Amino acid sequence: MGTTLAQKTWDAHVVRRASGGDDLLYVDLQLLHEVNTPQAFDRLRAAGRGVRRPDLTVGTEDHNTPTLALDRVIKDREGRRQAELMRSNCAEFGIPLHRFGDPGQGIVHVIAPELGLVRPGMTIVCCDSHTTTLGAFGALAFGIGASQVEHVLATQTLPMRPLKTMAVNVEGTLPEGVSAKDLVLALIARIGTAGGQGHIIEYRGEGVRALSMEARMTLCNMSVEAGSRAGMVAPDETTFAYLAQCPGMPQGAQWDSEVAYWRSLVSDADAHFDKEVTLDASVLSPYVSWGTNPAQSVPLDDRVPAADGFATAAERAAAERALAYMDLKPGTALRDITVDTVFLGSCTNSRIEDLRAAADVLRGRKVADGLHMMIVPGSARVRLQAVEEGLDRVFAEAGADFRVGAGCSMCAALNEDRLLPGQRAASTNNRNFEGRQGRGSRTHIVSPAVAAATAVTGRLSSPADL
Ligand SMILES: CC(C)[C@@](O)(CC(=O)O)C(=O)O
Ligand code: SF4
Repeated sequence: MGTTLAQKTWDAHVVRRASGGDDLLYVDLQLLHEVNTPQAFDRLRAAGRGVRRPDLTVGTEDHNTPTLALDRVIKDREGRRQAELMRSNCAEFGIPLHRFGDPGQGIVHVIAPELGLVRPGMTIVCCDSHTTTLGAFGALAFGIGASQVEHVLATQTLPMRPLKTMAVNVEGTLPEGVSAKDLVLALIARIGTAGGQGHIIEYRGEGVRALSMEARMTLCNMSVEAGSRAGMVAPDETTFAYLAQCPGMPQGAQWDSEVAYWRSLVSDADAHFDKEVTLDASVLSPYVSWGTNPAQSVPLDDRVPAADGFATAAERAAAERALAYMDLKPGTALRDITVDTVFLGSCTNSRIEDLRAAADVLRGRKVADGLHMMIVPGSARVRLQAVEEGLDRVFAEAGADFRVGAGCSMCAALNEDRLLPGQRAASTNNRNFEGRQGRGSRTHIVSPAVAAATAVTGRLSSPADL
């Protein structure tokens, strides 16, 4: 029987196989940010160990960084402490760090491909669950905890129990105006937040092949919201064309031989997946979340569901609680929900294509009176590119607040950018649990195009409504 892309990548990295236990995997790249790492460095130091491969380790500052100005200090004491520790730890162990204000700085999952650090077939880990984003390149990329970070720092290997595989087959292609964000929300609404648990998802089929690399990153980013450990897309011509533009790629004959290897990174025709789901992309429309997890999402054309319509007692209880927290009445048309804030950003949707999608909607239009639309670029490079393309002017003319500093910002509200209790936002991020964007905040997860259209009308809307 054939093997899957995930198995091939896994097998190519096994240093020591333990039947029934953990395999020891070689790690090609470890990424770090300031939040979950101080502990790992403390323990490394206490054990008298060094970093085995600082050259395969890269850090950035993203979660706590301000967005209003590049010379602004981090106000929050804990955030500032984390950033200071990140700088001293990286300096002590010789790890390259993209500091706030540097041209390569940004959200860890956004900068890694930009800097040419990601290639098909790699194993990539980071102290952050949305590392799944990088699976878009056909890499096996996943989040790890602090003790695992320490293990990888010390040894460049990681003990891991083999995972199951799951195929998500996307038939047909997305209609105009429907994005990868809508696709992944539809998937999670269908399989649930635990639908991929214990699995590595491989996204396959015509609908995935037709997606750009940035859209594939959006898709893989939210794999973790379906409970899966990683999400992957087999590399193809789209991948190679994107990589050819990235810095530091091999040239000439070496490039050709790399591409030849990357082409072998596909699941065999007779490969067995432990689980399979099939979705028809051609019938999808924009999706929005109404509740407090991404599975609580419906098409924008729908209404807020009633709790008693759910199949299980647990789902009914979760819906009841979500409706109360979100202050929504069952039967309300999604399009009748008004928001006071729109956030375009996060590792799900803060890349240049996301900003372009929003600018296309905002061009010649105005943000609704009294509504705050905040746009935070995923990286310093994304911001630069947006300015080069004149998107900053489009945003300014529309009355949107395009921030200078790149980072996670209001996605997790670990910097100064947060919603006030009771505020309601349409956000392009990936998580909408209680208090995610600030204590008492209410989040509707949307695509960039829906975010921009919502900013114009003040109600959940798609560009087709304008
Ligand atoms: C650190 C935190 C805010 C995090 O980035 C962590 C994570 O995804 O692992 C998140 O998005 O929840
Ligand atoms: S942008 Fe949001 S989801 Fe992504 S790493 Fe930052 S806090 Fe986590």
